[in-house]
Amino acid sequence: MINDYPQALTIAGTDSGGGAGIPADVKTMQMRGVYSAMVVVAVTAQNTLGVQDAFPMPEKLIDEQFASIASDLKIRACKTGMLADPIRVKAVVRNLKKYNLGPLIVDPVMVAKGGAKLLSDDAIAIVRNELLPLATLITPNIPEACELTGINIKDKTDIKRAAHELQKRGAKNILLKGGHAENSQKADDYVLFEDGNDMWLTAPRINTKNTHGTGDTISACITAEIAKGHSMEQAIMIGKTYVEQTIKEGIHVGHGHGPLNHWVKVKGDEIDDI
Ligand SMILES: Nc1ncnc2c1ncn2[C@@H]1O[C@H](COP(=O)(O)OP(=O)(O)O)[C@@H](O)[C@H]1O
Ligand SMILES: Cc1ncc(COP(=O)(O)OP(=O)(O)O)c(N)n1
Repeated sequence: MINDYPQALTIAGTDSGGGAGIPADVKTMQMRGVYSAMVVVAVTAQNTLGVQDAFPMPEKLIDEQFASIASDLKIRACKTGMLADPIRVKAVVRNLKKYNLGPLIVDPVMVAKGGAKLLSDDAIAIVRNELLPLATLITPNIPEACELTGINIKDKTDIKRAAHELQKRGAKNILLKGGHAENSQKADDYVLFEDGNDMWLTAPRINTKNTHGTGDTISACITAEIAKGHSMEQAIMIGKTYVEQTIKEGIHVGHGHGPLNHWVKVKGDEIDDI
């Protein structure tokens, strides 16, 4: 018997420690029942203690990876993660315009947990002006939303304002993640849909330092669920439940901010017939 799994694509950086970036995306998509392909934009030497080094891929090799994938696979949804610098962001934008790779989920990764920059300052405006308008969904954390909108986010009113500003700038749907609101007992995320409807995804804050790769995991899960044919709302809700479980049922790896447990199942998976 030959099985037919939906195919999705991650366009991002590697993490040698396996917790974030492309490894987190691939593990998440695999666990969500989706075949994953990848465009490697940058390679990082990284572990749970931080990023030790990073090297961007040559532009030509980025173009070639897109061409290889587009000429052979049938990608139903794609996501971006670490894009490094202006040359790489422009290369990714160019290729996203050239090929039909399905709905685009933009995780505007800027800074790793330990403080290392994964996107140079001079690339932020290019993400804002050229990548964001292509996004079916953008998934910034609070500091990323501040950078992209210029709004100094202090409370839930500011979060809503920033989400509306991102929509005005061209992203269709917004998931503004609240993981960085560290003085809160909650890990609440705000969602603004294309049609103007909105909702809060509420969750208790789990007391753990093992949250390496949370942003990658939720955006990869949403990408996988979209590739499977779920609606944006369903995909986001599954993404939130999945990331919460991966944090809650943690695993022991490394000596710093450990990775998530991508093996978890979420309620309803057994009856998911899409
Ligand atoms: N300690 C935590 N407990 C529960 N959920 C969390 C925790 N930290 C992050 N999350 C959730 O993980 C997802 C990723 O959020 P965030 O950490 O803000 O993104 P990023 O990894 O891009 O910085 C969000 O749904 C957020 O609410
Ligand atoms: C190669 C690479 N890509 C992305 C990240 C950031 O991942 P994120 O999910 O935001 O997790 P933390 O770095 O905040 O733990 C990364 N570190 N490396």
